[in-house]
Amino acid sequence: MGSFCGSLKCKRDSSRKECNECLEKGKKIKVVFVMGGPGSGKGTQCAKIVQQFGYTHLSAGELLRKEINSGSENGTMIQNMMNEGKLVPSDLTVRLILKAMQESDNDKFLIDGFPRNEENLKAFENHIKIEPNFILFLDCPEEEMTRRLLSRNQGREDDNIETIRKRFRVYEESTLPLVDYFASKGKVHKVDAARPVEEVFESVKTLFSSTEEQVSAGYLLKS
Ligand SMILES: Nc1ncnc2c1ncn2[C@@H]1O[C@H](COP(=O)(O)OP(=O)(O)O)[C@@H](O)[C@H]1O
Ligand SMILES: Nc1ccn([C@H]2C[C@H](O)[C@@H](COP(=O)(O)OP(=O)(O)O)O2)c(=O)n1
Ligand SMILES: [Mg+2]
Repeated sequence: MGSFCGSLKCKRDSSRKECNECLEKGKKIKVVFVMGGPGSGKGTQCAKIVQQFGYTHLSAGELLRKEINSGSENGTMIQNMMNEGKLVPSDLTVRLILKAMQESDNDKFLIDGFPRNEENLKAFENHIKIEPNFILFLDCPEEEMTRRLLSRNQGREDDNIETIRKRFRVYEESTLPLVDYFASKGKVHKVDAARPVEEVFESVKTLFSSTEEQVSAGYLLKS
């Protein structure tokens, strides 16, 4: 990845980490990470947050599926990893997230299904000069998530019981420790996601209404 001076719209290549001109003119970007197990309702709640609070929703999984469908040279590798319930290399995922941020005119983003492991977080920190301080964590028991995934009906090849079990293991081993790490820094806003959609959203709405202005903002550093 080449370097990039600072603001979303400036594509000027620069060896400097920051470009004063752009930092002055550039927009400050807000990022909220939306974490939770497969089937916890991340996509569903993000769609509602978009309507109510005007964020742009970027689902890491959706961006990867689009990459498969675009016929990219990485498509087969991504598809194989997803079908095994594995996480794809972080640089690739972060590159797709950055591109989507740069293509958007918005200045606030929900990043759904990311970070999922420490490598994801490190790659994000390397390429974006924003330290998210607001993590929405949708907490849901495995049994309920399994029921939802098996009836999701979106034609996803990874929504079969064998792959679901693998995705849960990755979630437990790699993602939950990251939630604990963010929690130790006081950044996690946990919501009981086992309730009906509207009830979950009531809690989410309360959280966003009271803390949205506290969501930290920063600049994209590189692309
Ligand atoms: N609170 C909820 N109660 C029941 N079903 C839900 C709830 N939230 C989402 N769903 C359904 O569960 C499935 C998974 O939700 P989704 O938003 O895709 O989760 P995720 O993005 O976390 O995998 C979808 O079919 C969705 O309609
Ligand atoms: N940060 C991410 C996010 C998703 N992926 C891959 C691996 C995941 O099992 C799939 C599907 O992710 P997605 O967020 O769409 O799945 P759920 O909505 O949680 O059911 O994509 C990844 O490798 N890295
Ligand atoms: Mg999803």
